[in-house]
Amino acid sequence: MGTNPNPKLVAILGAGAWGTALGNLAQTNGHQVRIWSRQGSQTLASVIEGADIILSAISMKGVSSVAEQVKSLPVSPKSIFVTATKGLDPQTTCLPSQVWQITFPDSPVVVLSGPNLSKEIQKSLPAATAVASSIPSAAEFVQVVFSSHLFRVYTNPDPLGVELGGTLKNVIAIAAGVCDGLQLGTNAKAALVTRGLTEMVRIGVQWGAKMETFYGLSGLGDLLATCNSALSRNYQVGYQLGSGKTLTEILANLEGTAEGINTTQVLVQRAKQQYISMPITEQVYRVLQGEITPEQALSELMLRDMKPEYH
Ligand SMILES: NC(=O)c1ccc[n+]([C@@H]2O[C@H](COP(=O)([O-])OP(=O)(O)OC[C@H]3O[C@@H](n4cnc5c(N)ncnc54)[C@H](O)[C@@H]3O)[C@@H](O)[C@H]2O)c1
Ligand SMILES: O=P(O)(O)OC[C@H](O)CO
Repeated sequence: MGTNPNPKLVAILGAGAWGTALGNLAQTNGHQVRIWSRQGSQTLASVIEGADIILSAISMKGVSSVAEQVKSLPVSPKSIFVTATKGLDPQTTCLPSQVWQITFPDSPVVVLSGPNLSKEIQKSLPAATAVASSIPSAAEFVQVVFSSHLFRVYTNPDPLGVELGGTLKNVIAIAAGVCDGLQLGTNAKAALVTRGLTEMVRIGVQWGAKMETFYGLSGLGDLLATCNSALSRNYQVGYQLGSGKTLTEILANLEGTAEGINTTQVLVQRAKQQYISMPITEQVYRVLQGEITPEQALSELMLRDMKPEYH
């Protein structure tokens, strides 16, 4: 642990790949880090007691129940909640930060999201991320705690856009994996990711996010990382689908969480309800459901009605 004249107490919820990496970043900066996981020996109460930051890196499926557990415990009035989960709640379509904010209406909630493949960060490779909150001083606090010469943290004034960027890109990362699994080449991948970004912007802006946020670290940045790296679990899922495996076979051997599978399902419903065209997302959904093959999805996308690029 480095020497820090102003050490903070950071409680990390979730001892998976991302929670562990974030804990290491804070600890390297000389902060006191306590990590809770449902399998661990430390109680949730003892981990969050007196924490300056309570950071959740729980998979989406566990966020609501963990937030409820935290609510039943004494939480320091100074605690800032940080969410690093990239997903959508299947029941409510809420984003993780909304789950935390609804559960703790009087506490600051900060979103942390960016092109952050945890295995690279664990190897001490350089990376950057964005932190965003409706309370700017809370985002600045988190920026200071996690920033280092290896981890550059930017503040951003659009928490909704930052969170949606990291969440929506998982669907496109699956599509990019399919594209590579089918060996469709670089032109096809570039077209897919660019049109995928258009879909993210389309639904994201309708959701209330700012368009420019999707061209920042948590949107375009995370697309570039996950659509081009075999370290991304979402990409891995797509790649194996494109190589002919079934989703059941893939999930039996997948290490960690691929949030894009659930996100695709929630997104397709929302897009339908709001009359938003999301052709790539829809084809990813149908492939994940086993309704069509990746080859059929490709042909559906290529044979859509002709249209102008910007519409
Ligand atoms: N790994 C990365 O590179 C990375 C980077 C940025 C963001 N994320 C996001 O962070 C989140 C976690 O990813 P990860 O890679 O650490 O996943 P992981 O599968 O390695 O870990 C998930 C953690 O959530 C916990 N969890 C799951 N369900 C739970 C429940 N019902 N109750 C309590 N705990 C529960 C697990 O025990 C585990 O500690 C995901 O939303 C992911 O999209 C991951
Ligand atoms: O492994 P993935 O696909 O969940 O991606 C991890 C992070 O979201 C990368 O920023």
